[in-house]
Amino acid sequence: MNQLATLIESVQPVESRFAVMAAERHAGLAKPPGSLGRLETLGAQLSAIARACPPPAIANPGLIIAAGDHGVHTQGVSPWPQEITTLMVESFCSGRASANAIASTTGTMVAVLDAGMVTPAADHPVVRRADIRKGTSDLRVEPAMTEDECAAAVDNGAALADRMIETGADLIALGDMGIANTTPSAALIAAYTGARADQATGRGTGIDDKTLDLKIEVVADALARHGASRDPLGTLASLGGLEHAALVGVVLAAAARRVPVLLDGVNTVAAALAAASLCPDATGYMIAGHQSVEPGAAVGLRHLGLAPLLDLELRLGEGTGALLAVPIVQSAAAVLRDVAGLDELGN
Ligand SMILES: O=C(O)c1ccc[n+]([C@@H]2O[C@H](COP(=O)([O-])O)[C@@H](O)[C@H]2O)c1
Ligand SMILES: Cc1cc2nc[nH]c2cc1C
Repeated sequence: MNQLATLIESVQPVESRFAVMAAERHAGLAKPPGSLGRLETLGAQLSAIARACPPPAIANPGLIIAAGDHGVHTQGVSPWPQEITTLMVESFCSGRASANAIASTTGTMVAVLDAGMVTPAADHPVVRRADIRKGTSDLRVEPAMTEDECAAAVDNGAALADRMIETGADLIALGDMGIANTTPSAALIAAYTGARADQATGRGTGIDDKTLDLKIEVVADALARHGASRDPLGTLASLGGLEHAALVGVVLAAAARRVPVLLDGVNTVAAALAAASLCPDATGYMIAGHQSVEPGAAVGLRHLGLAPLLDLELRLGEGTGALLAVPIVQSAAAVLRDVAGLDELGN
């Protein structure tokens, strides 16, 4: 718990004066002012994060995929068996998942955190195991985990992010894997934004109308059981998953080290809301990679004040939407670093 307080305290706000410098620099580059649109605002954000204009090049992006299982699976909210969580983690390790294929196009390093799967991950060089508990409890009827377990998962995510940044990562993309995790994500998004259960809940991997109605009821019951708590960690422990908690740690550790964080779909948005609720200054380090089809993602991004870079109608997770946005973030830094000034034309 103390470790979490220290981590939160170590996050400094981004410095907006460097964003102002970036806007001024953009205005003098060899292009009509404002013509690179949101790439310019993104470059300004990178400058504010790095406290440097131009910002450093982004040469070593990394992806952290946090995986976990969920007691609420017993409610029938997902059409898939829980074993898929562990099988997909094996696939990330063998380099054959969608996340690996997309990561390889930008040379993004991939690390996996078993934050708490029912069948733990086997030893592998890219895997870290948190060894806290094997999946959460059913959030419809009881707290998903204790606050101590939740804080331990946050610590594990932070430790993995620290290690990745120490090995040179200069951008951290978030990914998730967890059968049934769109249910805790919906509950977290509703709890942190004040949205209703039916506004935050979607079809996840693909459920029919009847199952969607059940899922909304499950989320509504979880919210009613939890009550209107304003305590960010208590909310995360009561309604979240171990992978959500681990991703909170990743966000906070990256922000503490002034490394930008690229969000993926609904599950990483739920984690980002928890991180922002624990530590409002962390929001300045977040970039929304894409707009997931899952309705809670839009609700959460709006609350965070983030506009997604891409909308490719993805709903996979694993970090795929964040990975696709990596070249855009790299380009935002490259433009500020490499484009000639208007005054240099002809020279
Ligand atoms: O990224 C998203 O927005 C997203 C939307 C729907 C599903 N998913 C992925 O699908 C799994 C959860 O879906 P479900 O239906 O089992 O709750 C989990 O592994 C997520 O990574 C991910
Ligand atoms: C096969 C499969 C792969 C996934 N990757 C992320 N969530 C997933 C869910 C399923 C079911």
